[in-house]
Amino acid sequence: MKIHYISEDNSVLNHFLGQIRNINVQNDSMRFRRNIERIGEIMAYELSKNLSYKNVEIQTPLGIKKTTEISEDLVLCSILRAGLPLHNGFLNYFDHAENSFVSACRHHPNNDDSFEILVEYQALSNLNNKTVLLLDPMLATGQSIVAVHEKLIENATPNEIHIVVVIAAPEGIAHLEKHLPENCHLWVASLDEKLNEKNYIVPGLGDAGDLAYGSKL
Ligand SMILES: O=P(O)(O)OC[C@H]1O[C@H](OP(=O)(O)OP(=O)(O)O)[C@H](O)[C@@H]1O
Ligand SMILES: O=c1cc[nH]c(=O)[nH]1
Ligand SMILES: [Mg+2]
Repeated sequence: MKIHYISEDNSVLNHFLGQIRNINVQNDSMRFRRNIERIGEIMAYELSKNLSYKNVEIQTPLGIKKTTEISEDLVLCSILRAGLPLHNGFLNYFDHAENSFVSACRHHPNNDDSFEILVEYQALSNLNNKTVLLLDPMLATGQSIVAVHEKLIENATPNEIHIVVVIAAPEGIAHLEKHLPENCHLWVASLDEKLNEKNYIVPGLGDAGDLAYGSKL
């Protein structure tokens, strides 16, 4: 798995990352969603440099311009709920992509901090021979991404899978490196320190799904 870190230089991306983390700003859920969307737009642009292109000729009112266009068939696949604003950001730029959605949630069968991942809902387009962009803002233990990846390849063979996360913990990256095949790329906007005892990312931002859409029962 090839890993791409995109926020190493100073850029406006750091403003958006700062706002989704900041306890004095992040509770404005409309701003939180829009910031994740804006980060998605920046990540989509960076990722687009890694895709394959074909030569095309564009007819302008005054002549013909030779340029290039993406030649891969893209599918955006987001993990519910927190993946939705990131999905919107990617779709703003890759507006020709197909769309898929999968749910993943932590289930605590023992009523303690141990959990398993339930993947209960999926609405998938045809992924065969496609480039799949798997979108989720948070990579904590990595178990959600690995469980969703298993579902995606159960009945389909994508060419490549680009996993896109905003904030990643080292433990999650190690888990993906152990369990995902060579045709997977990982894109990370910000690498954090570690997980806490509840498997939340530190310093992280808290619960991305709750910040975007409110707390759940
Ligand atoms: O790497 P992991 O340890 O699997 O954790 C990361 C997952 O946790 C969050 O979702 P959550 O379960 O909070 O669902 P939500 O989006 O509905 O809030 C996040 O959006 C990831 O899907
Ligand atoms: O830190 C974390 C870990 C899992 N899910 C989140 O939303 N945040
Ligand atoms: Mg959540």
